[in-house]
Amino acid sequence: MTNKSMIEVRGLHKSYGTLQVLKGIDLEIARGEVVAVIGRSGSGKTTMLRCLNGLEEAQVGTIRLGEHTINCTVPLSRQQGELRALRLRAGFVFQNFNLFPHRTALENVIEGLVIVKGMAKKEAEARGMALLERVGLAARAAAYPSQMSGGQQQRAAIARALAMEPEVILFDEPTSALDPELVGEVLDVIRSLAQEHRTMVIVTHEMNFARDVADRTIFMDQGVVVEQAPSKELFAQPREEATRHFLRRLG
Ligand SMILES: Nc1ncnc2c1ncn2[C@@H]1O[C@H](COP(=O)(O)OP(=O)(O)OP(=O)(O)O)[C@@H](O)[C@H]1O
Repeated sequence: MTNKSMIEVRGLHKSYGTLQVLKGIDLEIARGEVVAVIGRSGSGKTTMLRCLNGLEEAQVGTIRLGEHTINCTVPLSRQQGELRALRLRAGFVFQNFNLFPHRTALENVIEGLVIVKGMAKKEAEARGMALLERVGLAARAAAYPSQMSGGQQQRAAIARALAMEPEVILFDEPTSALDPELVGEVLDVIRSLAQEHRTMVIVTHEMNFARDVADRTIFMDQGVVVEQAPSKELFAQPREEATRHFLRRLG
């Protein structure tokens, strides 16, 4: 184990019934690193990401985030302390935003601060407003999700994740549910977070974004990591035939 890795995954296996979805994933992510995960539909990218903060339960392997470790052979229900620690440190941005529909943008952003962190409402609102400003949504603080575009909802969801001051942010195909003209505004926010060297793992089908923004890109196929390299290198000169095949099909 290297000292500087923030996330370390070892031998992760997960099945849904007889379907083996993750077949021994090993992964290290350094503090401040931006990592893109690419691969064809069904290769296990989302499942792997969800395992990282305990949204899915794997059956074999270990997941360490900072000094907190989940042992996947033990049910998560028996590791509640570590699970809570993991979830507090790993923010998650969902494909479909997952905002509370009956709360405003600001209320969505501050929910965790008030409920989980016990912050006074006034202080939480001040921080929430600063974060909404950060993602270009200050003017939409009082809007409900149904009154916002998909791009605005996703930016509010990113502000909500940031509010908890996570050590790592996990993005699950953050632009897949958006109309094409709204993709850019969300990618711009993620790009600005990358420029601050926040630790981020981004499952994405946006290959140009992965190449240009991620320090490293991981190509997954059929539940294994086939290849990983600095992004520019992986896209310019993929070493594995499976990676070449995948990238050729897109081109
Ligand atoms: N809750 C579930 N129950 C049963 N099978 C599942 C479940 N979630 C995912 N799967 C299956 O696991 C496999 C991997 O799915 P996963 O969503 O991780 O892939 P992915 O690489 O993220 O794909 P995509 O790019 O389409 O999101 C697929 O065959 C999928 O059908």
